[in-house]
Amino acid sequence: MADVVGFFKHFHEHVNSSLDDVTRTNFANLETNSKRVAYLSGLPLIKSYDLTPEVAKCKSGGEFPVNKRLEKARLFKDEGNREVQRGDWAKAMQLYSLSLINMPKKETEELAIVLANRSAALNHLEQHEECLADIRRCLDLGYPRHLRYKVYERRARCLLVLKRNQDAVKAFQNTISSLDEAKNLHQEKKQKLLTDAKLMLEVLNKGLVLAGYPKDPKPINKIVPKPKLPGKHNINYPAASQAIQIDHDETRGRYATASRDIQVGETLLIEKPHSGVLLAEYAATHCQNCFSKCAIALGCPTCPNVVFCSDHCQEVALTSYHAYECPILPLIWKSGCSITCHIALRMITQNSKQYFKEISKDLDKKPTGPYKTNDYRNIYNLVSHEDKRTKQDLLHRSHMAVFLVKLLELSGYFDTKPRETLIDIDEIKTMGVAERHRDDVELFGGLILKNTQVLQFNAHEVFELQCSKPRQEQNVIKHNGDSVFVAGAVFPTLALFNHSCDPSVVRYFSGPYIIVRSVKNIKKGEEVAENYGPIFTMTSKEERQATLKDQYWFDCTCEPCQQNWPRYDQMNETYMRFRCDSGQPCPNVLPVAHDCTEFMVKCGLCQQFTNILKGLKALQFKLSLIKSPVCRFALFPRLIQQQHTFSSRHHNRKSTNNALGYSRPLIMIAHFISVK
Ligand SMILES: C[S@@+](CC[C@H](N)C(=O)[O-])C[C@H]1O[C@@H](n2cnc3c(N)ncnc32)[C@H](O)[C@@H]1O
Repeated sequence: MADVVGFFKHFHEHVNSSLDDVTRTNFANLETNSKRVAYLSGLPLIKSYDLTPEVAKCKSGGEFPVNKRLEKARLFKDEGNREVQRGDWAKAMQLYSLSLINMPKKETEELAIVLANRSAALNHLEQHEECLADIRRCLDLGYPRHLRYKVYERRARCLLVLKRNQDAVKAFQNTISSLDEAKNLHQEKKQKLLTDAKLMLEVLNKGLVLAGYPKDPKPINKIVPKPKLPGKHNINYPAASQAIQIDHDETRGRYATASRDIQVGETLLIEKPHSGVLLAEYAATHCQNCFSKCAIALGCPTCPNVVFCSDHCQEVALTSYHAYECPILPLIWKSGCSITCHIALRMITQNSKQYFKEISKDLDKKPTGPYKTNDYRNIYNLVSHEDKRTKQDLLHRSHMAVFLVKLLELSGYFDTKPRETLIDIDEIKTMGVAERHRDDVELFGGLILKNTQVLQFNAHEVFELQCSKPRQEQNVIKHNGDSVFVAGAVFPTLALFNHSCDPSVVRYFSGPYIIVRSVKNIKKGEEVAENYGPIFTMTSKEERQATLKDQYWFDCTCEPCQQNWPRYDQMNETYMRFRCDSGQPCPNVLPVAHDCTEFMVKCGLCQQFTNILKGLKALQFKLSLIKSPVCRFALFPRLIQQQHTFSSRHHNRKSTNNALGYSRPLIMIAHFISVK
């Protein structure tokens, strides 16, 4: 969705320029998020704002409405068939997937035929489990009886490859019985298939008798397993290791510390997002639910806008957020709203209206018991700095909340009944919400407004490492990777970690899971800090402080900021640096040439002498750790420099910074780490 402006901007500017002073003052005097959105949503100015023509004339963000189209689906199917003739099974498989995604759900027979075609492509590509899955799907959809012998025979062959001989026997039996219904099949061909199947049955049955009917191996589960935290969990924060505890103080709020000595390379946290949203530009290639690239895409039965990587992801989405977002997704994309605003909405659509009604009375109380990732109350209680916000900021966010509430109404969420059809452009009408939904506007408008504030400080970017084929050069295999921002998400436990310009952890992703590991040895009681973007090796103290103040609203007092550590490009390999350790409180750093023979060095600032032997010993110890690649990573700033390159590359992306985009410019670096 890069460079999308969208129709929301126009709405926002229109409201901003039309509000009179009295209305602004009234708004400024409102004390809760619910009242802010309800007040704004009830203004005649909003109620009469006609969205339909705005959507109709908006050129950016793709089409609206976007329906499945039979002609398009047939074109893809025919192209797929042509690729089969050419023997390009991979291309055929992709084209059949596109056909399935675009095929209206009422065309069950044609859907079943394309699934059967795709199963043939998958069989040729030796994707046997996937081939079996498509065969199951096509039979469930009522694949024509006179053609069933084909898919039963294919199923039998796949099962043979997978050594599931008992299942293969059943499939060959089905092949034989379905040949009776193969009315259009040439008699000669029918006879051959029958003879082959009977022969296979005989061989298989003999083999099974001889082997004493061994159990078939279980189907191969290709779903990437959930990464596991080694060792014990923290009982109060189950996503974190027992090595982490969460402390609190007045100025810094909550922050993570080490409850024991932590070694470099330890896994400290594994967490699934509470909510996450894939960027629009990856909607056709990446799973809407887990963000991984879809090799064999499954679609949504109703819309052609999203894909899923597995039955599991499809089911999760269709039975929760996508049930409501399905008709409004193209509107979200066309509006130009940021990924953060979409997450603010997803935080609602992924749970039922009933759930929010039940928890709404206790939202301001911190929940007792373990801090759970899926508990909305934990998200609600993350830092939002509401008390420090300007009225203009709240007003701007409320405009967005008014729009998102309107989308919720259109989606059927307020009536707890997902729509069965997509939205027609004339149905959108004005930004006003029906009077009977007044309470819903108050509750959900308030929550969405809160969500956008929370996400400003607590959302992370999700990255995918894209690697080109490794190149081999003079006995060395070179791996090139590029870290690409694909989704935004909020990880409630990780959101409790504060920032340092010299972080003690890095993070990377496995599917939707974020994995956090230490990049230095951390002593018991020391803070375990992550990095919000600016890192001392690359960015000057002034710039770091300004960025953190501007985006996260705090003054950084980490060691590199307090001691003004040099940037990487300011470091010189011909001399070392030692802190002035003259016994006086002196902030100076002493440059010492690497061939210096003295060990008492005079400080240019306090004029006292420092014994550098202690520092040299510490350096020697650190160098001895270099055996481990993780330690190398931690010690050599050039690697950390790469970390910053990723961070800054994505930092100013339009898609996160357009309407209300305050996503956290975070990084994904630890792909470089390989711990033996
Ligand atoms: C993602 S939250 C971190 C957890 C937060 N401290 C809490 O209590 O939930 C980000 C916010 O924490 C605070 N913060 C983060 N790092 C900080 C630091 N190094 N010094 C002071 N405050 C910090 C700022 O208020 C910032 O907006």
